[in-house]
Amino acid sequence: MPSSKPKPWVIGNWKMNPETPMAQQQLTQQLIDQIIHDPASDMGATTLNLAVAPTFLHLLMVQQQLQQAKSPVQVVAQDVSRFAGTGAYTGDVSAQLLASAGITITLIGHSERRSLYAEGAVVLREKLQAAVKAGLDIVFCIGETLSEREAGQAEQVVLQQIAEVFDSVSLQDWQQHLIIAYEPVWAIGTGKTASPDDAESMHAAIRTGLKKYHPSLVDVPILYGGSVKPDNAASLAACANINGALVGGASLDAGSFIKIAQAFSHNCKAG
Ligand SMILES: O=C[C@H](O)COP(=O)(O)O
Repeated sequence: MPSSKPKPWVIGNWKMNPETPMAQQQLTQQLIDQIIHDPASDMGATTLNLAVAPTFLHLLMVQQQLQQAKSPVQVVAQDVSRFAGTGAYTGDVSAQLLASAGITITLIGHSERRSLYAEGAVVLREKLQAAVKAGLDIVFCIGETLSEREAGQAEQVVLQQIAEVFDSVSLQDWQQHLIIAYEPVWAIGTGKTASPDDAESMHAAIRTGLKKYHPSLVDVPILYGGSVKPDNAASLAACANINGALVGGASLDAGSFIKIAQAFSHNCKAG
């Protein structure tokens, strides 16, 4: 368990959704309205870090809308270039460009980047280095496939995914800028969720693995992702080693996303 209960994170990863700028604005407005109408939840203030990750195309539009409404919801990039600074890298967005636009957090290593774009350790190490160089916080995603789990290799795989990037950034960066998201690949977008017991056991193993690098890393937040929904959020939030959620599909419905956020927020207050 972490040495003290950290403020949980609930991050909605919108992936390549929704379809139009208007739909992005509507979803953002629904979030703003739901939070305003539920002041008791105190979300984003003292009990929860709440964030959404729109496409690069819509990041600044959504950020501006949230800021104008004085919403506590933060904006996260879904990915970042492996290349630092500026230059001839067609199609890329660097960590420095994100930082200069006021985006302070990025996902790295999401399983869809690993599987669809063949991102492995070499690229992920470069992305981590570029992100910390620009001062970004990072949600580093790890997780095993179904065949790896069925072969009894789940724990080994996720610990290896940390090991292969660990020394690409400093211990201080791990202490101050890294969040882990454990997302079993077989649970992403499938409706299958790791049971709270299975998720908790993997989170505990990841925490023990991090502690072996340095005792202070016991406090690195570890989020769970993979078919998190309003009806399973409370049982996941109740687990001692689960410090939040990375939510895909359910984050595209403001009501569902807020219910998930409330589950983590209430659990934090109860703790
Ligand atoms: O980044 C989010 C994860 O891929 C989970 O997606 P999901 O909630 O649709 O399973």
